[in-house]
Amino acid sequence: MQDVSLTPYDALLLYSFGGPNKPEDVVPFLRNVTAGKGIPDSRLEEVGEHYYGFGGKSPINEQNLALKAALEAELARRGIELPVVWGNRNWEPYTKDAVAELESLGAERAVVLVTSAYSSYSGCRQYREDLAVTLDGLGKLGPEGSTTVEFDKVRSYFNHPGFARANVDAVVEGFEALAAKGGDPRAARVVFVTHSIPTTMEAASRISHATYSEQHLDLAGVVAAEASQRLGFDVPWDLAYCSRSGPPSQPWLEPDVNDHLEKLAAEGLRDVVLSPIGFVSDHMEVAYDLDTEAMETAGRLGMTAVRAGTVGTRAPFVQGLVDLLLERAAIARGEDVDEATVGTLPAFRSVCAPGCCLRRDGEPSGVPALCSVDLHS
Ligand SMILES: CC1=C(CCC(=O)O)c2cc3nc(cc4[nH]c(cc5[nH]c(cc1n2)c(C)c5CCC(=O)O)c(CCC(=O)O)c4C)C(CCC(=O)O)=C3C
Ligand SMILES: [Fe+2]
Repeated sequence: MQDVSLTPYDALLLYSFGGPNKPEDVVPFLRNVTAGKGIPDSRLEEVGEHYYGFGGKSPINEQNLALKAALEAELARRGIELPVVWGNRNWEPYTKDAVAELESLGAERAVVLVTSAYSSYSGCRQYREDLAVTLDGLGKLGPEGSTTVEFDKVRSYFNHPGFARANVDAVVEGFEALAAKGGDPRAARVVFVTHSIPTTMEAASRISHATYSEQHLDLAGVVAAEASQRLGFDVPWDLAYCSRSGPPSQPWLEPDVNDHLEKLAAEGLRDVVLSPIGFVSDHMEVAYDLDTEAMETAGRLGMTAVRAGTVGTRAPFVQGLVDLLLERAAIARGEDVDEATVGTLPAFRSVCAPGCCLRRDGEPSGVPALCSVDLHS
């Protein structure tokens, strides 16, 4: 049998965003997400309605449980024994619950997999801060960042072949679905979609190897090229954004997907495949912002539109995640590893650089963050 050791790790923390399970959860969940973020009340009421429209329940928790089960199955298939613990930044089971579970398992060093593929404050540093702040609150964070349970993070995986391959499969299936709906695949355009972020957060994400939007553009190019090859014709594409929040005075990344569909329709485009490459599962931002709102926009514009799947629990994605765990373990053991990537960008750091992914350039967060060269930057 080949070496499939995950030494030095004795547990995996699957670390996600969290979401409400019932109507009573919605307001406290939104308070958790937006504490100190300056999001206007009107936006919170609007987003609350999205959740109430789905019975007060986000699909995200079940999707994370499905991903956890898929990871456990893939680990077992490879003969790797590693307990998987699930925790969230914004809802139960919270980070502190996950830490308690890790301790009850006797874990000393956990490898962390976050459910965000791209590097930015929201997708990377905020998780690392939440871990440090939670441990600090429990009196378990030493001055140099030493902790009772140690945590190492898997690199941002947007440019890992498994994530790319699962997205290519989803886009190709999207074209098949478009044809089945009476659309014309050869006249269609792919609109890749991701979560918008404030332009200040985009600028601060530059300290990794490329900004948040550049990471998406690089992967989108790869996915479109591979999908073109599989389909046998050239697939034109763009990148658009959804789920803008914050006050109107604050600039966020654009174009918004709805505005972009308007523009494409005005140019005569009739067929579109929406591919949410910014998200790993069909959670609320996909279910509402794309499946409800953007699909309504496309319908009003007379377009034939389909929404391609997210990577979810697709085999290439889940297998890729386990490959990434093996890679991270080899790095922790000090071995030379071949960090697989697609596109033009390098493998991102698994130990973040000082100042990596702050909310704003030149504005130290004042909050400690784990999984980086230094605790404070
Ligand atoms: C980059 C990014 C991702 C993608 C990467 C990833 O997937 O992690 C993501 C994912 C998600 N965002 C989610 C939900 C929300 N995000 C909000 C607010 C914000 N998101 C931001 C960024 C991101 N968010 C930012 C910069 C804000 C402004 C506040 C701040 O500076 O932090 C708000 C507040 C209300 C509002 O929408 O304004 C909510 C409710 C859910 C859960 C969905 C569910 O329940 O199924 C998920 C997976
Ligand atoms: Fe968000």
